[in-house]
Amino acid sequence: MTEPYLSLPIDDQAAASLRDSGLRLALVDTADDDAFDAWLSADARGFHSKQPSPAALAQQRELLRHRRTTGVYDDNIPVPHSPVGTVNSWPAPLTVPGPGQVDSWLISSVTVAPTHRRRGIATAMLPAELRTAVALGLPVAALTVSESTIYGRWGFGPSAFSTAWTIDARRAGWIGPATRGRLSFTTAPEFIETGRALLARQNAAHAGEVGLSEYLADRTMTPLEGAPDASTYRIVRYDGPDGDPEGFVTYTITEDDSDFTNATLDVVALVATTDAANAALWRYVIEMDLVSTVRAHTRAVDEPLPWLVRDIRRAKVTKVQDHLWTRILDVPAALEARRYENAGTLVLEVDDPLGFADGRFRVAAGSDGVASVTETTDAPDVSLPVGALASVYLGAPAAAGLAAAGRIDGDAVALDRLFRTAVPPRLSSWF
Ligand SMILES: CC(=O)SCCNC(=O)CCNC(=O)[C@H](O)C(C)(C)COP(=O)(O)OP(=O)(O)OC[C@H]1O[C@@H](n2cnc3c(N)ncnc32)[C@H](O)[C@@H]1OP(=O)(O)O
Repeated sequence: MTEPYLSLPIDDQAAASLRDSGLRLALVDTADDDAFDAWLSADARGFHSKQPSPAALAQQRELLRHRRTTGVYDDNIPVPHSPVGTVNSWPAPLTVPGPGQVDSWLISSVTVAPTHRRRGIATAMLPAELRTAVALGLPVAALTVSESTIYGRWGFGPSAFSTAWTIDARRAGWIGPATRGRLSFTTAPEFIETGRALLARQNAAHAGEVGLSEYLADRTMTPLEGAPDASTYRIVRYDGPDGDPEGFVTYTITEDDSDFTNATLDVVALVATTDAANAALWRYVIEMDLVSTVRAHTRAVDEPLPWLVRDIRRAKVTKVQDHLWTRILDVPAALEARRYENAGTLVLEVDDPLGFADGRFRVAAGSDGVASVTETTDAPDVSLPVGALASVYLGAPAAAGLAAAGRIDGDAVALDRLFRTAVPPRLSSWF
């Protein structure tokens, strides 16, 4: 049976506005190899990636078939079957404070051909995706972004930040806990099911993480067809003292031809369902012989690594960056899905120029952390645009900064007290 999100008709409003510009919006039949290959090639071109090989296209057709795949076509160009705009999307659980989960609409592969940019194609596609999410009853949309300047205009706000690290492995010095479980090499074919289960368990426990499709999960263990470092992936699993799998690290090592002791280890993914696994896997990569530098990315902003090494300055954060962007479409459903660490009541006036989340809402959180969210005509305590609501939604400490920037009015301290969580949200993958 076809999933409703795959069979839902194309958005009329976007189709009409594109038609006025001589363009055609269409769902791609992912069972039609030629049409899907043309879309996948246009997507790669849009991100300046190399043209996928036939083997890479075959793999992507298989792995991305589950996504709703949309193209914008210019029937007046010499190669009209190659889309000039691409986007795909699919439903997935987003972990919210509690932890709980809210069904979300994940959006990816937003590209417009350089030949057709700045003519309003993205302006037609993005609101269409939001209306599709609403039609499916999904209260939140989410994406990870190439540029942070693009999505605010459609009501998205940065909701979780990530960090990148460079560690001077020789001088950092391990002072974290001793490893009590067992480390061992594995391979993607033998570990993939266990790895997927570990990712699902890890991601369900942390606000900001999303449920990963097999395509996204498997990339943490095995590179996609055509990736240059396909033969260099190593996977080490960590099993706790009782033998249960608790995490894994996938990494590559680049040698320095002039100095055997100066290799660089890049962490592809470090997945841990327990603090012990996180510590053991960090220790493993930091203490690797012949490696002088360890690099890792998309880690949490509260990554405990600095507390696990003797010389805190040898574990450097090289980047802190907005990572997960969310878009709230249904305020009561989104806000009731999460839990609150402090009881309290606030009336929020939400401004949404696109009209999805506009309104005034009373958020009343009890001492059990459960909130009821209802429309009200009472005077607001806080007035804010929908993108700012997204920035506090998952618990990030954003309220004071948004108030300082004049982007929220009213009692920002009360907003912070109600929405902020002790553990900040995080997202450890790209989608
Ligand atoms: C979730 C993801 O997939 S993230 C990936 C996003 N895609 C990329 O980075 C690939 C390269 N870039 C592109 O393909 C295109 O430039 C897109 C998709 C970002 C924009 O597509 P376009 O059709 O050119 O955008 P459109 O013409 O609708 O412009 C909409 C508005 O966004 C602005 N805008 C578009 N791109 C950018 C940008 N990169 N940075 C800042 N503003 C931008 C436009 O100026 C316009 O502003 P206005 O409404 O104030 O006039």
